[in-house]
Amino acid sequence: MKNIFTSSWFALTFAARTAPRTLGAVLLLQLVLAGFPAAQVWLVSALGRAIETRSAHTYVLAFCVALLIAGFLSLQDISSRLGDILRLNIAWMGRKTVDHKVSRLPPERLAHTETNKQVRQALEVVSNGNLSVQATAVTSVIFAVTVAISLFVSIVQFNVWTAMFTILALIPSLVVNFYCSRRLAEQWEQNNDYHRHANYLCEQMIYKEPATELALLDAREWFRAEAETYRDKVASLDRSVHTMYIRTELYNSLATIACFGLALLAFVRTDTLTAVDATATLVGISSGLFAIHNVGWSVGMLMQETTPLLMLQRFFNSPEAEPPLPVIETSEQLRVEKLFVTDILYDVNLTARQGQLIAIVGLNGAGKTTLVSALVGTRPIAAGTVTIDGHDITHASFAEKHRYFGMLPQDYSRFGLTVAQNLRLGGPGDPTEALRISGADAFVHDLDQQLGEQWGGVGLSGGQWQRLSLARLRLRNPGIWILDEPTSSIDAHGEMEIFAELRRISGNKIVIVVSHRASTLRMMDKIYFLSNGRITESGTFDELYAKGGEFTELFTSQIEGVAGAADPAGPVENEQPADLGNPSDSSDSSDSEG
Ligand SMILES: Nc1ncnc2c1ncn2[C@@H]1O[C@H](COP(=O)(O)OP(=O)(O)OP(=O)(O)O)[C@@H](O)[C@H]1O
Repeated sequence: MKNIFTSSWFALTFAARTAPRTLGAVLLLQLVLAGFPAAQVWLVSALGRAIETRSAHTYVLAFCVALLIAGFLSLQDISSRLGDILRLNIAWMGRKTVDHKVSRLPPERLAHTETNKQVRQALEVVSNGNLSVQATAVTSVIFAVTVAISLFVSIVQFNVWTAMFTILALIPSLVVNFYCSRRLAEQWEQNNDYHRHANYLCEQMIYKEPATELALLDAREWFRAEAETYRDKVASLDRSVHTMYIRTELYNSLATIACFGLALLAFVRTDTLTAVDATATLVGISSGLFAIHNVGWSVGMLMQETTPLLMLQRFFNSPEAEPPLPVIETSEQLRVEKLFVTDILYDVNLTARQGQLIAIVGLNGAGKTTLVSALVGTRPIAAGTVTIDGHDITHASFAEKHRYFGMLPQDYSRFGLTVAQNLRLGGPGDPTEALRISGADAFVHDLDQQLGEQWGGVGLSGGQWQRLSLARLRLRNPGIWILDEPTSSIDAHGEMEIFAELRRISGNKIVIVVSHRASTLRMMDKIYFLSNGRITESGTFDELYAKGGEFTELFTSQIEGVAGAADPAGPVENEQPADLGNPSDSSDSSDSEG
C-alpha cells in the first residue's frame, strides 16, 4: 500500500512540475463533474415536484436539468481532451528527463550491467506512458471517490441501505482489478527482461555492423527465432493474467448484481418514497455508476504501475556525474603505485614522464584496457595510488580525474554526425590542424560533410574513423594521452605517420599506448609487460627483447615473420628484432641491423 502511495505521489508531483496548469484544470473539472450525479438527483427530484405542483419554477428547473445533462457530456469531453494533453506533456517531459539522466550517468556506472538494465527499463517506462497512466489514474480515483461520496450523501436522505449497497456495488470491481493488477505488477520485471532480450536481438539485426556480420554467418534466422521465444514468453505471461481477469470478472459481475439488487430492494421497500424521488434517485444512481464504473480499472492501474514507477523514481533520483572540469593541458609526471583492481589487476607500478611514449603490452585479457580505464576513472580502483604531479587522484571524482586525460578507446565510436560536429566533441580548437595531424585531411574535404550511412551520409573505413577519433583527441589536447590500440585499423604507412606525429606532440605530453604491434613498440621510450594482471617486465623494446622472457616469446613470431617476409632468403638468425620502426628514427635502424 505504501508503494502505491509513493509511486502515485511521484507521478502526481512529476505531472505538477511538468504541466501545473493542465493538471490543475483536469483536477478542477473532475471535481466539478463529480458533483453532477448528486446534483442530478436533487434537480430531477425538484423538477418532478415542480411539475406536480404546477410551480412557476418548472421551466427554470427543466432548463437546469437540460443544462446539467448537456454540460456533463461536454465537460467530460473537455476533461478527456485535457487528460490527453496532460499525458502527452508527461510523456514528453519523461523522455527528456531520461535523456538528461542518461547524459549525466557517472561513467564508472556505465560498466555495470545493472545500469544498462535500469536505463532500458526507464526508457521503456516513459515510452509506454506508465508515468502518465499513473498520474491520470490518480485523478480518476480522486474523481471516483468524490462522485461516490456525493452520491452517497444525495441517496442517504431517501434510504441509508440503498446508499450503502450502491457504494458497495463498486467494491467487487475494485477487488478484481487490484488482485489482477498485482499479478501484472509482479511479473513486470520478468516481462521487461524478456522484452529487453528480444529488443537486443532485434537491434543486432538492424545496426549495420552486427547485421552484416549476422547475414554473412547466415545467423539472422537464429536471432529472429530467439527473439520470438522471448516475445512468446511475454505474451504467454500476459495472456495468463488476462484470462484470469475474464474469469474473475464473472465473479465481479455476480457480486455487483447482488449489491445493486439489494440496493434496489431496500429502495423499493422505502415507505416514505414518492414516485418523483424514486425516479430522481434512479437517474442519479445510474449516471453516478456510469461515471465511476472504471474506478476499479483506475485502482488496478495504480497497482500495476507501482513497480515500474518506483524503478523510474530510483533512476531519476540516482546520483549524477559532476559537470566536466577544464582540461589540464600539461602534466609532468604520472605515477601508479601498488594498483589493484578487484580480480583483474594486482600490484601494478608504473611511472610516465612528460615527453615519454609509454607502452602497455600483454596477451589478450592481461588487463591492459582495465589498467587505462582505472587511470581515467571508468573502472573502480580497489587499492593503490595514482598521482599526477604529486596530486593523489586515486579516489577523486571522474570529472577531477578525467581533466588530466584524453583517451582513444579500443572500441572507438562511429558517430553519425557531420565532420565538424564529430570534431567539436573533442574541443573548440582548430579542426583543420587536428585533421592534418591525425592524417584525416586526406579524406575529409568538407567540415559540414555528413558521416554515417544511417543519415544518408558518407561511409568511412575503420581506419578513417580511427583517424577522426585521434583528431578529436588532439582537439581535447590533455596533458596525458591514452591510446588503446590507436592504429589497429590503420595501415602500416599511416601508422608510421601517426606515431611520428605523436613523437612530435609528446614533447610536452605523456603518451600511453596499449598495443599489440611490434612496429609500434619499437618507437616507445618504455614498455610495461602485463601478464595475468601483473607487470612482469619493463624496459625499452631492445632491453625486453634481449631478456628472452615473456615479451620475447610474445613478439618473436611477429618480428621474425615480418623480418622473414622482408628477407625471402630465409629466417632471421640474428636474435635482434628487425627494424619495423619509424623510418625517420635512424638510430633504431642501425641498432637492429647491427
Ligand atoms: N567488467 C568486467 N568485470 C569483470 N571482469 C572483466 C570486466 N571487463 C573485463 N574483465 C576481465 O578482465 C580481464 C582483463 O580484461 P581487459 O579488457 O583489461 O584485457 P586486455 O588486456 O585489454 O585484453 P585485449 O588485449 O583482448 O583487449 C579479462 O579476463 C576480462 O575477462
